[in-house]
Amino acid sequence: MNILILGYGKMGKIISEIAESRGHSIAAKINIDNRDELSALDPAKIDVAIEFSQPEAAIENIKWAIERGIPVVSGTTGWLSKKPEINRLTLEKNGAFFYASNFSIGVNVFFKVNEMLAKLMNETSGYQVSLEEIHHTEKKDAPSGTAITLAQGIIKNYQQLKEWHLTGEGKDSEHSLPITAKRIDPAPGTHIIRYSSPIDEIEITHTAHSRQGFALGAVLVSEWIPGKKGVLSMDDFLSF
Ligand SMILES: NC(=O)c1ccc[n+]([C@@H]2O[C@H](COP(=O)([O-])OP(=O)(O)OC[C@H]3O[C@@H](n4cnc5c(N)ncnc54)[C@H](O)[C@@H]3O)[C@@H](O)[C@H]2O)c1
Ligand SMILES: O=C(O)C1=N[C@H](C(=O)O)CCC1
Repeated sequence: MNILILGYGKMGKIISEIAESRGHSIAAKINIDNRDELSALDPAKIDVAIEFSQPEAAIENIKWAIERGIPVVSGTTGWLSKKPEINRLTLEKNGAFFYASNFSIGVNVFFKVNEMLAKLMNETSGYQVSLEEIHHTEKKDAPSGTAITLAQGIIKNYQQLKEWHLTGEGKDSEHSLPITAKRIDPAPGTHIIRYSSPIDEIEITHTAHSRQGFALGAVLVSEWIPGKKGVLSMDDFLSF
């Protein structure tokens, strides 16, 4: 496949290496300072664009590709309030847009475990629920996209909670899930969910040891997406 890399930072670099090691070629590696190279590309020769840039750049990158008929696999976090606009554009252009807050297969297993645990804990009383995420200090958004997906999985299954808030932002209530975001180098991504009571504590943790899992997941989805149409997610890609 011929892959366009939109956002050649920490993730874009690892994705390019993995893609090349799997026999794919890279049409271009686009960053904030070489966007003019986009105008020289022939969209018909690009099979998929992989977009890992920055919250404020994602929408422009994704629109550029969807408008040219290129399927997009995006992992950029922190821009999701604008996703409905991209969903509409994808359907209008009969394109393909795939988004995941986390492409790691292990994290997607963890998402399911989180939902199952919330369902079980919903039948109990006396527990305080909290979520903690730890990432490197270059991360631009908080809480992480993964933490937001985990919070949504808890809120959907645990009746007492109706919303989430970032700790320190003054929204404390028994109906709001507190998320603590810590920034400590070189953490690639750790997520912890705790149910605490005076009697005991239940805790589940996912720890990424590197960015390899995120990058490999994005390449695997890119290999799967050609020929697919519509607004797609990990639920379409995974069989569990
Ligand atoms: N979904 C996942 O599995 C997953 C995993 C890791 C990171 N992420 C997310 O991916 C994004 C990138 O992470 P990173 O660690 O590679 O960040 P990074 O800061 O290392 O790289 C971002 C790159 O985007 C480039 N960029 C900025 N504006 C651009 C524009 N207009 N056009 C093209 N490129 C532009 C920058 O030059 C930079 O090189 C973040 O939002 C992060 O949260 C998602
Ligand atoms: O390094 C990052 O930035 C990460 N971003 C994603 C998120 O916000 O959940 C995935 C984990 C790493």
